[in-house]
Amino acid sequence: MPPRIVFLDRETLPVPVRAVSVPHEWVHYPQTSAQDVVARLAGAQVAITNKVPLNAATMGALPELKLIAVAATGYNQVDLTAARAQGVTVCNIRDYAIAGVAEHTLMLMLALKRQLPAYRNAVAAGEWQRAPGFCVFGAPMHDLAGATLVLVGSGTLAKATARLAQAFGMQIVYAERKGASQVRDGYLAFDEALAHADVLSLHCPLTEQTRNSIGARELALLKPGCVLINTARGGLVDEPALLAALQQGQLGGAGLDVLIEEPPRNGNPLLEVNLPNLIITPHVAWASVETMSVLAGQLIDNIEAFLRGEPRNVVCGV
Ligand SMILES: NC(=O)c1ccc[n+]([C@@H]2O[C@H](COP(=O)([O-])OP(=O)(O)OC[C@H]3O[C@@H](n4cnc5c(N)ncnc54)[C@H](O)[C@@H]3O)[C@@H](O)[C@H]2O)c1
Ligand SMILES: O=C(O)[C@H](O)CO
Repeated sequence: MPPRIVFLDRETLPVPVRAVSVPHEWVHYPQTSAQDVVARLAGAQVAITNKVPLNAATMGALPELKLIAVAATGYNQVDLTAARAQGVTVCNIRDYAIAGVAEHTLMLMLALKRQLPAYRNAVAAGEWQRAPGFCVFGAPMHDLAGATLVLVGSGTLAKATARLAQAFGMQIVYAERKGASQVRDGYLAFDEALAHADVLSLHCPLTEQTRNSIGARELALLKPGCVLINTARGGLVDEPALLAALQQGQLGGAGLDVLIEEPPRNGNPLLEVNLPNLIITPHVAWASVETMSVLAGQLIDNIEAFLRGEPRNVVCGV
């Protein structure tokens, strides 16, 4: 019997995906809700998920499942402990969003440091037309050149962001893991790094160690006017604490590509406030056509490699 491959949320990858090159049965669904996962994966050897959660109860009901091919770098939607216990291999996509996420991160930094939303709003409101002089002075604008960028995480996307930021003349500091007993060469202790930041950008996975790692205490360590960028996962940041820091003027701004709940069907206070120094994009840092196409190719490479007995990009194996 050829392996059955089921893509649970095909709609989340709106680019062509080439066919797997060995005999197989392919089924895809635009989206899959939690209550439909088990029925749709029944008899499947390979499950593809971008953001559909796969938990212990689901895997326990799917004895034939052998591979979860995550169509993303972040795999926080998959219960790895359960996968290990069930003998299910999990693989992910790596190094695909070097241009996409780094450019998006720099875009958010530039827009916030140069007050793009505030000046755009001023022009739209007719302030330039009424101005006494040739330009309009409003919110104070700052250059990236000479500013310090602190990175949490030092993997592919942190380094790609660092390369672009260096081209803008920024100083780069890598933060050691929060709570680490040793500080590696080339890093500053977490709290010390935060205190140096003109821009703090998050590029680590969401795990039980990193969840809520930027809360009220950490936001208070930042210099007044510091800008926070999160293109990693919403759960890294305590959202009520972030909102309070923005409303109290403690932060210079925030650029978020991710929220704790996605899509935010139950609302989110960050989406309700209309602050010019808060820019929220709907988890699209990776979504340039070029970047998504690299992901699509690697997804099939991963599945083909697993089917010929040479699993790659393994996050958790058997
Ligand atoms: N918004 C988007 O479109 C988008 C796209 C791709 C990836 N992402 C997110 O970005 C994250 C980073 O991607 P990447 O390709 O750089 O991954 P990566 O695996 O190359 O790097 C992750 C880095 O995080 C570090 N890390 C792990 N645990 C940590 C901890 N407790 N504290 C601090 N650092 C820790 C690792 O050591 C590593 O340096 C992904 O996990 C994913 O959640 C978002
Ligand atoms: O982790 C990733 O690769 C992004 O969130 C896109 O799914």
